[in-house]
Amino acid sequence: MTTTACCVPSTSSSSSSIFSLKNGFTVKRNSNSMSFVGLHSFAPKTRSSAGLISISINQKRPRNSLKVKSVAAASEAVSGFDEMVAGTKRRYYMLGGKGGVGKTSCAASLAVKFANNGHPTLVVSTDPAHSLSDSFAQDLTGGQLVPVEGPDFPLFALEINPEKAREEFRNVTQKDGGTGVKDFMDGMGLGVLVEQLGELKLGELLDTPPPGLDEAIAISKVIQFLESQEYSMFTRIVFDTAPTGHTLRLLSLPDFLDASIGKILKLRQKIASATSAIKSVFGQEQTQQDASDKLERLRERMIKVRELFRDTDSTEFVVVTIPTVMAVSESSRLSASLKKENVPVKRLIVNQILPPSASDCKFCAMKRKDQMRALDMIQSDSELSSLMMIQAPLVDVEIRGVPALKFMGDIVWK
Ligand SMILES: Nc1ncnc2c1ncn2[C@@H]1O[C@H](COP(=O)(O)OP(=O)(O)OP(=O)(O)O)[C@@H](O)[C@H]1O
Repeated sequence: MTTTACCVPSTSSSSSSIFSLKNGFTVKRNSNSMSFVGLHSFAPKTRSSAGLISISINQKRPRNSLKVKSVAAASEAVSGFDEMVAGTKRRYYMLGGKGGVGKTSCAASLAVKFANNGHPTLVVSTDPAHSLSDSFAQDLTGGQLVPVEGPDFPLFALEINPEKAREEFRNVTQKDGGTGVKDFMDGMGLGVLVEQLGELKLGELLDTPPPGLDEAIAISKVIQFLESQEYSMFTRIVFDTAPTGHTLRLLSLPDFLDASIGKILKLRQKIASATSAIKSVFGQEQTQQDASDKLERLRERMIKVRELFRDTDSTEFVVVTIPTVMAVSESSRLSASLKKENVPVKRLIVNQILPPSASDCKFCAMKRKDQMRALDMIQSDSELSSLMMIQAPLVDVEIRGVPALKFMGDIVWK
């Protein structure tokens, strides 16, 4: 494989064809390699006058080296995409990591690749600060399923809109002192919890959006994915998750709710037995039973979601990072937390790696040294060293639009 970048003139093949992409860059293809050619943002004077770079990926590379020894071997890693794409049973992929490392680009490119490989695919953003629309260069806002134009097979996107939901929550609490809250939470399948909190005179808890509401909304969507006909066609669901803290809360919420429901049920039983005589006089016995049944059902759903997050056959969390000490440290903590939660983690994407070069400018040489240090850190990190490492090169243009995502997908997901 040859990869050329910043300081090295681009190489080209004699028998090649050029494809123009949107966003002003082109892909050059020949029998052995594909080159991505773009306008270089900080090209030194030694380069061609147009400032073009080319990143070539040799497609004849054997697919067996999973761990990368050095930056020079950057693009030798493979992701095991064959295994990810195999079978029509639904699988969930969650991509997460520190802010700005390329989670959305990696998630969107994976979704495009799944769709182009015959999977009806849904890509969902649970990040309150969505960037799916920006990444696809299409308007995907609105909190609804939106078809993405471009891929061969159906690809839909969904930006879960917690800010809108939070706003609605505030409105309903202000308007009717609480009853609207139940309707609102009902919409998320969590109304029964509010009912119970109300009965237990914990109404003041409902005056402000509860912590973790964003995650509760995301969980309610996951329940819909599991149960609703609308989502049954999708065989791959890719999550572009929020930065680390949010995501960990999301993954631990079903446990938390399960435990809370358990406590509420116990408390209810105590109250119910103390007041059953009075209640039976007023004919409320049946209502009590209905509420308990509903709580039990909600609890079962939470257990289903919790199991889904931990099911190695259907779910995988892919950690995305960049080669800096700070990002690697956070990824290590994330990976440890995921393991503690028993969430399956197999792959680590190290994004934005400087492609190998025969001669570096001073800036690139320094940057490369830094990246080497971070890569070494991964190799010796007890949490990260066992993961399958996928290295993705830094390219010199923004990854925006389906053609660019397809290009990125072909680099990352091999
Ligand atoms: N390999 C890459 N080469 C060049 N640019 C990249 C690469 N990966 C991502 N980017 C760019 O980095 C920026 C941030 O990427 P992205 O939005 O995917 O990150 P993120 O982790 O989802 O961010 P956030 O945490 O803010 O949601 C975007 O402008 C994207 O085009």
